[in-house]
Formats: sequence, structure tokens, C-alpha cells
Amino acid sequence: MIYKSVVEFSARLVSYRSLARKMSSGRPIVYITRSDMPECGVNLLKKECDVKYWPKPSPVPREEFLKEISGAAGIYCSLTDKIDKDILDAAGPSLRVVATISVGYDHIDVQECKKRGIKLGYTPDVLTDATAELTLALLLSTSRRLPEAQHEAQTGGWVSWAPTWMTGPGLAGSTVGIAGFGRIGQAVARRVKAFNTARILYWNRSVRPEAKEIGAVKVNFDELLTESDFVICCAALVPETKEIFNKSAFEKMKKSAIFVNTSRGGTVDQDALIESLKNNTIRAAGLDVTTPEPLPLDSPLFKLKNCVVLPHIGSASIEARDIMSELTAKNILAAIQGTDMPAEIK
Ligand SMILES: O=C(O)C(=O)CO
Repeated sequence: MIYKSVVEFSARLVSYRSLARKMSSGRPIVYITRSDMPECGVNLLKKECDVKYWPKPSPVPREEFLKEISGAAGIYCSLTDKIDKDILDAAGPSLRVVATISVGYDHIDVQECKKRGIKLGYTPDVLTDATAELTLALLLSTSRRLPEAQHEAQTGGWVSWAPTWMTGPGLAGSTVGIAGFGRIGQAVARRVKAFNTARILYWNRSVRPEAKEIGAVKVNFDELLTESDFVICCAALVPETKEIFNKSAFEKMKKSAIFVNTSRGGTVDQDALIESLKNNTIRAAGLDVTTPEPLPLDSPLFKLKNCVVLPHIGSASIEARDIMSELTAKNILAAIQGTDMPAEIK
């Protein structure tokens, strides 16, 4: 580049210097794994940190993530980002915190982070209502066949009101079984109770004291399967819950049972579920989570009338997503500043 004058050259030099100063501002670097994380959290981070991010509204490709993460003090990620040894190695010793905008953290190698003294943040509580609401929406959509009914209405199947057409089981008087009775399981139980259900059963590793006030009864897994008209999975994905809903579990359920999953696809043996739906071993299923995600368009699940599939939108209320983003940012800032994180995975 040829500069016309000494003045222009010096002006350029000043601007390069200030750019270089900004780039090595001494502020901690936080890497965000996609460009469309809710702004409120991102703006909080920008006040204190240099924020770098994958510039697209889609998950950062693995290669890019490994390349870009070097030198970061914090990672703001989501459940689509696998945080494992390779990512931690690529980040290097500067990394102090990984915070995920989710309550589930099965995508993070927790042990490896702990071994390296890297703090972990997540977003419990703030998405409980949103996820419970969506669970109820899915439960009703599946039992009362809403997508199928809308399709009929739109495509000429609605010939007249008909007494036995588009019928499905009601919640009133039914037995609802909830697998996993943490925050979300309990919030679902409180909501289904309002539908005048006869019994609420739950399966959980430990007794939950909150169950008494809700009126839910602890049972073993087999009882949950055999007794329930609706079986709802709210259990976190851990080694003990991996594919607990398998062929044998579906065979134990009532033929009229409806299965709903809003936790993780990994709790279900999906091939066994497909067979059970095809053979009417159970009546229907409503899934907000699948394996893999996104579910390929040629998946048999999309072809089954007795299956409703949603694209993992459990926590997708506007309010929940904003507060999740804020909490993720606050977790990162607290860890970097050495103060107590508002929601740390211990
Ligand atoms: O938070 C989670 O774990 C979800 O699945 C999506 O909000």
C-alpha cells in the first residue's frame, strides 16, 4: 500500500495500533458457539469480555470450533456442542468455564472438566415451566390427535361431524406415570393433576418429598409401565437411563398407552419404539426429542400417524430462552471473576 503523505501514514498507524490494542485488550475471551444466542446474555458478556463467535445461526462445525477456541477463558455453548477432551485441549490452559444454555448436560464431559478445574454452568429452574407446558401440549396433541385432525380438516377428510372419528383417550380419570421426578417431572405432575387424573405415579432413584403434596406415588419402573395410561419421560440422560424405554418396556405398557418424551432421545431405543408403534404394541407416542437430532426426513417416525414429532422445542418460550441466556452469561462472568456461579454443575 502506498501512502500519499506522512500524515495519512501516521493516521493509519494509529488506527492499526488501536485495533491491535483492542484485540489484545487483556479482557477475557468468551467463545459463543452460534450467532443467534438470545441477545440479553450476549450483551452482558460484551460489557466485561471480548466475545468471539461462530458467525452463523447454526451450530459451529467441529473443525471450526477446534480452530477458534484457542485462548478462550469461557465457552458459551448449547446442547448441540459436544464438549470433550479435544475441545478442552484445543482451548488450552486459559479455559476457566464452560456454560451451557440448557438444563441437560449430557453433551459435556463433566469428569474431564472437573479434572482440569474448569467450572461448569447450566440453566436449571428457569426453563421448568416452559418445558412442562410443552410436555402437556405434546401429551394432548398426541392423545387427541391434533396434527392428524388438522391434516384431515385441511385435506377434505372433514366430511361431517362424526361420533367415533378422531377420538382419543382423555386425561380425566386416567393414570399418568412420570419417569424422572425432578423439577420438570414435578411441574408436569402439577399440571396433569388439573386435568382430574385418577392417579399420578412416578419413578425416580430417590423418594421426592414434594410428591406428597402433589399426590404422586412412587413405584418401581415395571409398575410405572404396566399401570399407566400415559407414560411421560422427564428423566435426565445418564448411563442408568440410557434406552430404558426399550422393546421390553414397550411390551410391558398397556396396548392403549401413550408415551411422551421431552427429556433426551437417548432414553429410548428408537427402533424398538418404531416397531411398537407400527405393531400397535402401544397406541401412540409424542416426542420432542429423538436420536439423532435433527431427525432425518426419511425416519419412519415421520410416516406414522400415531406419532407426533417436535423439533426439540421444550424450553422454547420467549421468556425462558431470554432468561436462559442471561443465566449462561452470569455463570460465565461469575466463574471468570472467581465469585459464586448462580447455577454451577457441582
Ligand atoms: O435445556 C435442555 O436441556 C433442553 O433440552 C433444551 O432446553
